[in-house]
Amino acid sequence: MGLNVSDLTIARGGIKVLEGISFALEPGCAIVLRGPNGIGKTTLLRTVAGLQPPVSGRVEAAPESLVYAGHSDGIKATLSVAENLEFWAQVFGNSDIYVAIEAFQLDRLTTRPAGGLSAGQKRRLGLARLLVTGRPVWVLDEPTVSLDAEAVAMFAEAVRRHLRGGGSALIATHIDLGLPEAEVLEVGPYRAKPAEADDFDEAFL
Ligand SMILES: Nc1ncnc2c1ncn2[C@@H]1O[C@H](COP(=O)(O)OP(=O)(O)OP(=O)(O)O)[C@@H](O)[C@H]1O
Repeated sequence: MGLNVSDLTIARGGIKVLEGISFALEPGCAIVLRGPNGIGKTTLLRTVAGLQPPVSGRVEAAPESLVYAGHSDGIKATLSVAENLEFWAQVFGNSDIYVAIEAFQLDRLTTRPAGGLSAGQKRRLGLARLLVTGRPVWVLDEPTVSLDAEAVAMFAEAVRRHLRGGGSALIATHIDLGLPEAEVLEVGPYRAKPAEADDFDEAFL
């Protein structure tokens, strides 16, 4: 099982942003979410990841199958690159960090304190964490921020390998990731209608 989203309505700050959105993410597949700034992509991903409840509708996924990477890299500044990956590997019950180091070309940085990395290097480390989680469903919000073209290609290759291994990915991005196999889901048509005032008459009586 991948991820099933049915008739989902979501809100931010108490205001509905998207409504009636449904999609299925099958193992081995990727969906790229597209839509203008502020439409609700982050809110959708946070809801899918279980970080906030939906207004209505359902998100179904196997228990502990999702991993979410948001805008923050989530790295520990005082730990080295290798220690960061070892930490996350332990949290998720894995031990092999080599695949993650290799996929994001972190081998020459393993002993460096993560706090001293450049923005793009931090982002690569943040994304490398995905590989040590062993979780099949990646939920990623703007994963390529700060990445140069070479690192975007590294990321695309990591996603491709993940899909080949039966994983799946739901990704919000404004750029072309170079993943033509990904299905594109435009969220614009699901923009929530503004709430109708129901006390119009009362206000003028
Ligand atoms: N605390 C809040 N109260 C009310 N509205 C909010 C609050 N926080 C965010 N919003 C609004 O919720 C809407 C959805 O935001 P969200 O971050 O999900 O959009 P997005 O599609 O991810 O945007 P972007 O492409 O810029 O990252 C935006 O219009 C935003 O201004």
